[in-house]
Amino acid sequence: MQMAHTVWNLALLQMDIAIGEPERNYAKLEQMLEQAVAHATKPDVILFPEMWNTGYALERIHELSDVNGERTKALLSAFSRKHGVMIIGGSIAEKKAGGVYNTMYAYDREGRQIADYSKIHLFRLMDEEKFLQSGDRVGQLELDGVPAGMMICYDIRFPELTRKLALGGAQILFVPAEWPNPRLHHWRTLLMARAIENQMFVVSCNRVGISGTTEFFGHSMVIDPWGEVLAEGDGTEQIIRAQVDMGTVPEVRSRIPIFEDRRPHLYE
Ligand SMILES: O=C(O)CCC(=O)C(=O)O
Repeated sequence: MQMAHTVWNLALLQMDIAIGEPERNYAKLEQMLEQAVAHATKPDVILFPEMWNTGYALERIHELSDVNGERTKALLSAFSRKHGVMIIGGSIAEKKAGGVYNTMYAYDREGRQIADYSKIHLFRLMDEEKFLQSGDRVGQLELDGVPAGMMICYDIRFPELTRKLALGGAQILFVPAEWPNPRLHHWRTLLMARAIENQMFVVSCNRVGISGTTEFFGHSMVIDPWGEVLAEGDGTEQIIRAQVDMGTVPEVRSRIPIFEDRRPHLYE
């Protein structure tokens, strides 16, 4: 007998972000969320980009960030409950007692927060480590009972992190980002490698637009466990949609059984 697989429709909100202007960014996000659920194919999971509330306004990040994520959490909880949709809420600048973190939250269809994750690898090229605190645990979660993982932007350069999530059972990885020019080749190659080597779906949402001299190219991607690109954005503000059939994961993993063939005692 054929087993029923979980099939999800995804919507990636590839938005422009106004640096240092949370009000504009919350308004933009709410408008794109409404647009995402108004479509004929209602999404099951919605993903946003990295640091969408403030952008990289690092010099003013203490004053601009969301205190304990309260404003963001209230918005995401109410929206996910109202529309019965799961949300992987990109990431925001979140102010806590220990400082400001680059944090993402996940919500189930009932509006419950089911996970959070703070970026663990801070990106020196953008001075993140001078202004932000790093998280101290990996981003594991379950969506509709399916094990999943989440990480943020620069984190994808650390294959050990994705492998840890995959060994923990993750079948799909969510990656919000603010990944700029001129490293489109790195972005696409690393995302595809993480999908192929871990035989999992990789779903990424990058921002578009220009902040100062930095240009963000979009190209949000949905990649299947065989490395096929199911959807990819261009450089404009848009919602990217794709359908994923989670049955592909066990199919690919049994075809080339890398998890059975590992010899960790030789390289761990
Ligand atoms: O690793 C890169 O090239 C980009 C990373 C980045 O922009 C970030 O983590 O914010």
